Amino acid sequence: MLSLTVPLVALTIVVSLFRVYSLWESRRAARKTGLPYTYSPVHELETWAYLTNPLLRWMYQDYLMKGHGWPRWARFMVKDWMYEDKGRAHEEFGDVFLVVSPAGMICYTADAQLALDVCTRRKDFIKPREKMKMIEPFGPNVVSSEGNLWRFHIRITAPPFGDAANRLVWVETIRQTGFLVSSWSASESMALKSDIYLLGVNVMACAGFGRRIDWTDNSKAAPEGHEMSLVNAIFGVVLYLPYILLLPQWLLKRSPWKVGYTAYKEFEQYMREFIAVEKARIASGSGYESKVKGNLLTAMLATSADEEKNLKQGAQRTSFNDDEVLGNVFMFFMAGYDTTANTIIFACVTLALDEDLQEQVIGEVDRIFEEAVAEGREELSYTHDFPKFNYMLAFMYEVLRVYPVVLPIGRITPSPQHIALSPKSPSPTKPTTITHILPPSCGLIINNTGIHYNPTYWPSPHLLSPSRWLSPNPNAHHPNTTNTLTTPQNPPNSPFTPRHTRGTFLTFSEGPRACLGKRFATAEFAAFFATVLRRHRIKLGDGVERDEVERWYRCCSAGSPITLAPPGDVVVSTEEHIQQWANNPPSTKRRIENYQHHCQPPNCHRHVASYCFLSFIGALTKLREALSQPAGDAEKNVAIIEERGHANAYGANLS
Ligand code: HEM
Repeated sequence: MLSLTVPLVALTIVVSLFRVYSLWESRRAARKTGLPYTYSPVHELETWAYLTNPLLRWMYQDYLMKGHGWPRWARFMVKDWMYEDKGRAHEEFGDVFLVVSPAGMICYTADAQLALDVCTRRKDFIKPREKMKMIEPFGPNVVSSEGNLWRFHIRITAPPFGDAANRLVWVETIRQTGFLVSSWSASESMALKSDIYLLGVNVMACAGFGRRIDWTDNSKAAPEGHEMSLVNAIFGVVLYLPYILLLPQWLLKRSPWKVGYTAYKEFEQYMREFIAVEKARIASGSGYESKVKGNLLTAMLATSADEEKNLKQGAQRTSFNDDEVLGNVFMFFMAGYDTTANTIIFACVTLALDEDLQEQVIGEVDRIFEEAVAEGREELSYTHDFPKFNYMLAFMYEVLRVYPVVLPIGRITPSPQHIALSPKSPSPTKPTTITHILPPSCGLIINNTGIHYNPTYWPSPHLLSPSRWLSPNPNAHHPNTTNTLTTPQNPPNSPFTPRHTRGTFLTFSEGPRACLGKRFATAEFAAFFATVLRRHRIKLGDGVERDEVERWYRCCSAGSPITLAPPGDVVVSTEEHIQQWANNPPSTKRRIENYQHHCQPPNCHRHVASYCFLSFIGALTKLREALSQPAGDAEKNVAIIEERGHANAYGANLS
């Protein structure tokens, strides 16, 4: 025993000394930049965070429900702490600041101009290679690659995202949502998350690789030559992705998560079969048309085949091999399924919580259906009807502002990089910008939540109000003033055009690495809600506490394994409605009163109980309390929240 203790103690001392030295070095580098900085013993991107992240999330679950974010000492040790923090760190340290830790330093920005700058300077701020390796279970892809490799990938992956793909998404979403609505109408209440995830997988299976899945038990049976059905393989990969990415295959196979390994292998086998079928179709000269026209896999193979045909002798290869096709199809799936499904879940909960807002969306759906029927169409079409959804997309953008499903956009500096910031208090005698230089290998995180909750960019940022997106200047629009639905800038049926200042809404990112699937996702969103709300209204299930749900969704998340995940499932139900687009839609003011009414502080015995529960980890809890914010800060928090005009929602029970 003693023989083991000595080397262990020695190792601990060496590691600790090394970390102290590294912290000192990082601090020196931070000082040189001239930016404000703070310390953290562990930062969210380092390996230790795999430990601190779940531990702190578990410890502070109930604390977070109070609505004042993470305790200061803990926040930077939590992966994607930004959602719960809602920009508080930036109020404290400034729009741009550094977090210094023994593992290096990270620059966080909630400054829209810098965020935009980072997104557009593709070569100056690159994706961190070691993190990108994590999203390559099937090899490099358009999301994970950089430089010339990215140029090679984007050339073949961008063309498939045309209108044929969006049309397919539209039609398949309507079909899948039809199944869902039937199943919802047949039951008293249903769990939202599982149904929406299944719908998302089914839509992606069709639009991603041309496989139509029905909501029948048959789809769960494994076909010959397979151990799992396609749906189960997909779900297995999604569910066990962290283990698939983190563990070597030989270990995964022998671990308690070996079903993840089987799913991974099965998914690969399915994809290789699909690729072989589609390639044979292309080679046979029967045209590039798959049975499911517009799917991304076939379109990508077709683009790749064209590249091969046009390749000049001696030139470098520009077409994909099977591994590259597989890597990208998988990535389309990952990039598209989770993001869109979570957006739909957040939107469903929002509608269930805000009846008036739901009436506005239903009103638009009714009107567009009426027009379609008058023109002889039974179903809405992508070409004719999707462009008419104005309020619907304003609603989607507002959901994405309040629940930014892609929380951070992370980059690293390959070499020293200058950043230019505008001074907070400009004066004619001072320069208009101040330049700072970030050292090489400095992490840079665009804090989307920080930007979206910054009152300089979004007045009353905590208020979820689609109307701001329909105003001529969304960044200056106060949701509690005028109803802008009928301003001349947004006549009904005109395509939705967001007019925000660039950089203030980066949920889809901007610049050369912006989302390829933006229109794909908006088409899925609109088709889903148009189908559900045509005849139904979404309600919270019986006995579900409205205040608790709102507080839960606004104050907590399940972290962001891939994208911001809702903190848990909510039971909802549907009720039929008759078409009732009143000429007099509810006013914005009424919606706000309604919102504030819903946000009364909940009673706090739940928190007392949870604090009692937490006390069983005795010493840990004491440490936590000692290091948490002092009481005075809670009062400050109330003041800040009140200043935001949001006391009812999260502030009132802090004292
Ligand atoms: C609400 C839905 C979605 C959101 C919020 C979203 C957001 C984003 C963001 C922020 C990025 C940039 C990430 C970065 O640079 O670090 C991105 C990239 C990307 N997205 Fe999306 N996305 C959504 C849906 C989709 C869908 C449906 C697909 C495909 C089916 C897709 C495919 C991609 C791809 C391929 C990239 C990589 C582009 C590149 O690096 O060149 N996304 N997305």
